[in-house]
Amino acid sequence: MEGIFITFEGPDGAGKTTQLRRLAEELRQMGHEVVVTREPGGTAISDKIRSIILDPVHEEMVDQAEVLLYAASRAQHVHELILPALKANKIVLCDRFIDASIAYQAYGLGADLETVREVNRFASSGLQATRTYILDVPVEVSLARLHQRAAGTETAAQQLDRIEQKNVEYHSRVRAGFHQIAADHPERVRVVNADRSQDEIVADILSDCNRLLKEHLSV
Ligand SMILES: Nc1ncnc2c1ncn2[C@@H]1O[C@H](COP(=O)(O)OP(=O)(O)OP(=O)(O)O)[C@@H](O)[C@H]1O
Ligand SMILES: Cc1cn([C@H]2C[C@H](O)[C@@H](COP(=O)(O)O)O2)c(=O)[nH]c1=O
Repeated sequence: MEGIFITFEGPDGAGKTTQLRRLAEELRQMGHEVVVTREPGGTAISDKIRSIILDPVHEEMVDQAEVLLYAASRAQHVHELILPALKANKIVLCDRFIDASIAYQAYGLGADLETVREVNRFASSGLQATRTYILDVPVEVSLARLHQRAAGTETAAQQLDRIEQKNVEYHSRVRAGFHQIAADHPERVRVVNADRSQDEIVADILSDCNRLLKEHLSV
């Protein structure tokens, strides 16, 4: 038996990281071995690419470079970290994956959808998540959370990055993109209303995840 690959998606500031950490804690208490990781990032090379992509100084970055940099970061992450962890029967919880490239680069920026899919199939050697939770909130709510988080810190790393700084129209296209992804993949994707308390959200995710684990163990 191989491990389980669970991804968290949704607009910036929807609460993905918060929920992913809560789920990891619950699963560890149940005795599961859990690997927590994120994209872009998760390995030394992928993190270096992350800093290039997200640096607000890089205003001149062309769409093609953006698509390929995310995919390059992902290729290293999948082969160096995710696949070995899955082979070792671990549960991998990943903050964003290919759906983010579909929502942000294809639906948000307007990059060709099939090209984005194809480049990412190559980058990930066809790896797909077992389950994806899309945390869904109105754009005004997610952007308000982001600004509140940035205001609460003095470190530059917590300021808004190049993608977060884009306008409301862009973020609205990204959210609509996530809705389309959910409609296209009902077997894999669960849309979670994230405009609620953290406890209510994690309860829903945990209940679905428990069902998923039972199915996986019975195979
Ligand atoms: N259910 C919630 N209600 C209100 N605030 C929340 C909720 N969940 C998370 N937050 C707060 O919103 C901010 C963004 O949360 P978090 O970092 O988890 O989001 P994210 O989706 O991972 O963001 P990013 O896309 O930037 O990685 C944080 O300050 C967090 O404490
Ligand atoms: C994986 C991936 C991410 N993005 C965007 C989404 C966010 O704005 C940043 C990542 O930062 P986070 O705050 O750690 O979520 O990058 C993207 O546009 N395309 C992708 O494939």
